[in-house]
Amino acid sequence: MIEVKNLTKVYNETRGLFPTSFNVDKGELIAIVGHNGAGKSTLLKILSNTHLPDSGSVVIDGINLTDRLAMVRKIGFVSETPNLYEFFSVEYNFKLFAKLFNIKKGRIDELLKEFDLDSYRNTKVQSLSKGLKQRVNIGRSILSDPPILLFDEPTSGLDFEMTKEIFKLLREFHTAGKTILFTTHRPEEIKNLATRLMVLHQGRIVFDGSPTKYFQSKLHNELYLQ
Ligand SMILES: Nc1ncnc2c1ncn2[C@@H]1O[C@H](COP(=O)(O)OP(=O)(O)OP(=O)(O)O)[C@@H](O)[C@H]1O
Repeated sequence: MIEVKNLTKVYNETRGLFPTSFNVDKGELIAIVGHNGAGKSTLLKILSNTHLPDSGSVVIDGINLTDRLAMVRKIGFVSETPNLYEFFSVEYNFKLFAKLFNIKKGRIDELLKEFDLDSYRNTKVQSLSKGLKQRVNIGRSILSDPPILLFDEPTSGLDFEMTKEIFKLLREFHTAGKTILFTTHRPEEIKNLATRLMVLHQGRIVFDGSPTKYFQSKLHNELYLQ
């Protein structure tokens, strides 16, 4: 479904993402793990068309990622900082994005219910808790029902309960057939969630396989426990 070939984005000659290649099949739920500065956000920003790579290509279902019009409905991106209008209500935020994608009103009501946000419909985003804001942010990203979802640190700064809630959502999207890539600092948390784990270290993929294999390897120990 996604073919990434020699993707490169280099900042100041030593940082960023160095030639990276991998394929993603439909329905995979991939956790991209790595320390601060490993290149996780850079990779997701390129995949979401937010940043352009220096070189390399991304092809999704035979279409090049640079075809923005074709891609806009294929990919939902949840950046680390919520991409919302804080002074507007939850519903109005959804309406603004729905207009962009020409989405019918019924879909907004459906999402408000699905995300337990109905009672916050008229609440301004700025007065919501971090966890609720993240739910709105995620709701916004799936308004157009894209088949591919990218989440950059979706549980960053959230407590245990909220983290569980976000992981539950990811699981539900996965069950519904979405292809998902998300980043995290904490591999232990996604042991039972991800179908595949990629470890980025200093801009390079140093592991790509099942979470079970990763935890059986020495890598986790070397990267996180020493
Ligand atoms: N716009 C930029 N200009 C210069 N350097 C950058 C820029 N964006 C990222 N970098 C550098 O590239 C490297 C990879 O950054 P990136 O944000 O992709 O890492 P990350 O794994 O997402 O880290 P974090 O977990 O802290 O978000 C880091 O060393 C970062 O400082």
